[in-house]
Amino acid sequence: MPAVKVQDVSITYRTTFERVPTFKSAIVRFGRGERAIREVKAVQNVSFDVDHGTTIGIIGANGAGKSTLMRSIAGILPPTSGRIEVHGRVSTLLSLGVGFNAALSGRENVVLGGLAAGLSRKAIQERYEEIAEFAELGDFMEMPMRTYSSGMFSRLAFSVAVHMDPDILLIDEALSAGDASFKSKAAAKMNELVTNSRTMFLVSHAMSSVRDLCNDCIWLHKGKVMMRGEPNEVITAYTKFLQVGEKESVSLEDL
Ligand SMILES: Nc1ncnc2c1ncn2[C@@H]1O[C@H](COP(=O)(O)OP(=O)(O)OP(=O)(O)O)[C@@H](O)[C@H]1O
Repeated sequence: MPAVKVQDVSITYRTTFERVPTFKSAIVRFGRGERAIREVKAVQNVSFDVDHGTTIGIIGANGAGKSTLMRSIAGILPPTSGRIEVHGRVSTLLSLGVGFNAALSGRENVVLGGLAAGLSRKAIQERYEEIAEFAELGDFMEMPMRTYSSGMFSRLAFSVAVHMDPDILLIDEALSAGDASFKSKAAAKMNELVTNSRTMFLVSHAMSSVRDLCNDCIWLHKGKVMMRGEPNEVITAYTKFLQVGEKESVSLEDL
């Protein structure tokens, strides 16, 4: 049985907005229900299976639908059509600090995050020191998270996500968070998880991370799967498609 099975999934965002957002037109339109609707087909008829123990990179240009797909696999956003099966406990580190309450302290958020991930209070207490130590936030663990820098925020988010003992870990741009020393620590932790044959999804614009960590890769383009396969091959096709060319002096860190 695969860890994740995505079957013909489409996800459409519907956003309503005022076409002419002036005060007068808002008054004139009021009650007439004249609002414009914009539909974005973020993911279109996507199907794939991911086996347990796979580390799969999800790559693609801005707006390709990577985060949207991850949100659906995480169960945060239901697909508009199609079906997603997830076999195992999922832990997510999607965009920075999703699920954290900025008014609460780091410590309180760790406890809430753990409960939300389905851990018992006892299990959370046992893990707390490890999480706090990994994040290296010291006394800040007792401070409200709104006082954190974005790097501090993401260090705690990463630490919580990787210490929840997930079967399936979804990571969105985690490696770009935090400073250089935390980045290398995060990479080492991810290597450890890979070695322990956890299933991992890594959404990244850092091609070197995908090469180093992943043994499988999906390239999304405008909501569709362009290619699936061995990371080196998919990255080569993707970079070629972008007309960047790997030999040129463009950093592969920012595609
Ligand atoms: N909450 C939302 N409401 C409406 N449209 C959205 C929403 N979130 C994303 N979109 C649209 O869906 C499409 C896919 O966005 P998504 O964030 O999944 O792309 P991405 O591949 O993760 O991009 P990036 O590399 O920039 O993070 C984009 O066109 C975006 O404008």
